[in-house]
Amino acid sequence: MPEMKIFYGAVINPTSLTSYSSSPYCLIAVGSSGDINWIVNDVAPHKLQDTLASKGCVDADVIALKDGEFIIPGFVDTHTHAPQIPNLGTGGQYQLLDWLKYITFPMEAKFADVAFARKTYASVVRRIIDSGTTTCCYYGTLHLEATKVLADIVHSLGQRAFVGKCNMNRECPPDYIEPSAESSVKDTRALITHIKSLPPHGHEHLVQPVITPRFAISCTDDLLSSLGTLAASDPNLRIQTHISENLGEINFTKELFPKAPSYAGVYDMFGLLRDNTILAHAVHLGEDEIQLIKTKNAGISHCPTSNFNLNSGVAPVGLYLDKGIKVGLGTDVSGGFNLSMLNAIRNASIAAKVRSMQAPITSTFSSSSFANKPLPIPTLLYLATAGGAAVCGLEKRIGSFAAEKSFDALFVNVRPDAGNIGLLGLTDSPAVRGSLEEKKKLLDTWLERFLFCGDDRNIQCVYVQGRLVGGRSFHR
Ligand SMILES: Nc1nc2[nH]cnc2c(=O)[nH]1
Ligand SMILES: [Zn+2]
Repeated sequence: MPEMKIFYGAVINPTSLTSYSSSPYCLIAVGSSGDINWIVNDVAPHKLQDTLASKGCVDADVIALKDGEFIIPGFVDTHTHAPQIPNLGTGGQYQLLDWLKYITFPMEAKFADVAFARKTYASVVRRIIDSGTTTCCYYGTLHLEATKVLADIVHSLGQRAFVGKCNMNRECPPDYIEPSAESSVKDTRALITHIKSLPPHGHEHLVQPVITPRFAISCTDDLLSSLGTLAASDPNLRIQTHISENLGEINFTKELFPKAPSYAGVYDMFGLLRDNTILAHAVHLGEDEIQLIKTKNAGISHCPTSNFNLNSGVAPVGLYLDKGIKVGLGTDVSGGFNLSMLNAIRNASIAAKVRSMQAPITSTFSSSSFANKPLPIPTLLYLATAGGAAVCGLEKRIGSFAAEKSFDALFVNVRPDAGNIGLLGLTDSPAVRGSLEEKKKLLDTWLERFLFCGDDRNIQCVYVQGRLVGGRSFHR
């Protein structure tokens, strides 16, 4: 088996919304396709050769992780805007509609210049990969050429992604608006053709197109209707959009679509609400909308950093989880001021605590599993990985480790040599030499501290489909 890679070390693997498995001694074999061939947990060092022999891998080269390192599935960012990275950290004084007008649209308009797009997107995608995002749902701008460039760069850097060109033919500035529904759909079709023509990485098309009506406000009925027709022609095409983020936005949407029963109802009316629709924000949904989203099995991208930063509100994510709605996390740059999913995880934790603090005392003791309660660590990890995978319709391929899934993974280093002061001293624990149970407990601590105090310095390797594509040890 020439091109098989066998990794041996500590692995944390999400198993459900409330649990992960952890093994200090895990063996993972990854085939030349980048898919996982087999996994064996808890292979103590003295059992290593026997276990390899039982798998027909006598004398195989094993890549052993060092002490203070562990593997987790790569992060899935279910919602971000690549052209907004140059604005990171600005505009927090505005709420959504003014923020779009004064901060966001002027920046996005610059991507009419393809050379500017090429230079910007190359560094944007590199930074996002190195921050540990192995799968990313990207919004480009309205420009066809610039968005093709974004898809080309994602493809050449080896990230898994959905790339969409924004559809927006009304309520936008004169220099940043599409001239008609027809041209918007024509360019969308051209982008889809372009992305589908990119060569696969082995047996896998890592980059896929996604239909991207920016939000209901920016699309005429004609445009939404044509996008619905386009979506109907290919049930596999993902759809991404914004929903119910801000009260001013919701009121304006109702004015523009007086016949629709609700904001979610607008998308539904045009055939855009289905099981592979990714709805960003969902801060202020009504009960009927929550029911509609559940019935359609659409997914929600929870973007807590952005919801705080643009003063939008705190989404009731626990309620959605209780209802069985699919939820993932999104950075929503630059509504969110940080491109790392670690930051989205931290703010998802804080957002859940804010809701629990504001909830009536009685509801804190209710029988709900998640609503009005803080989110436990396994839940946060799940949302950032397997939850996001389900929102993207990729749950069979990524989000956790299992035979036949792709090896999309992060090698995390929590040793002091990572240079991250927040994690210093972790490996000094006597538990390093303790029992299996003690080692598992130490792994829990490593994970929690990485999620809350870690950064790019701790991300040693980023693998997508079995290929090393980023991280500190990646030579570029
Ligand atoms: N956060 C956010 N919300 C939006 N709604 C429409 N466009 C956007 C955007 O770019 N960011
Ligand atoms: Zn957004």
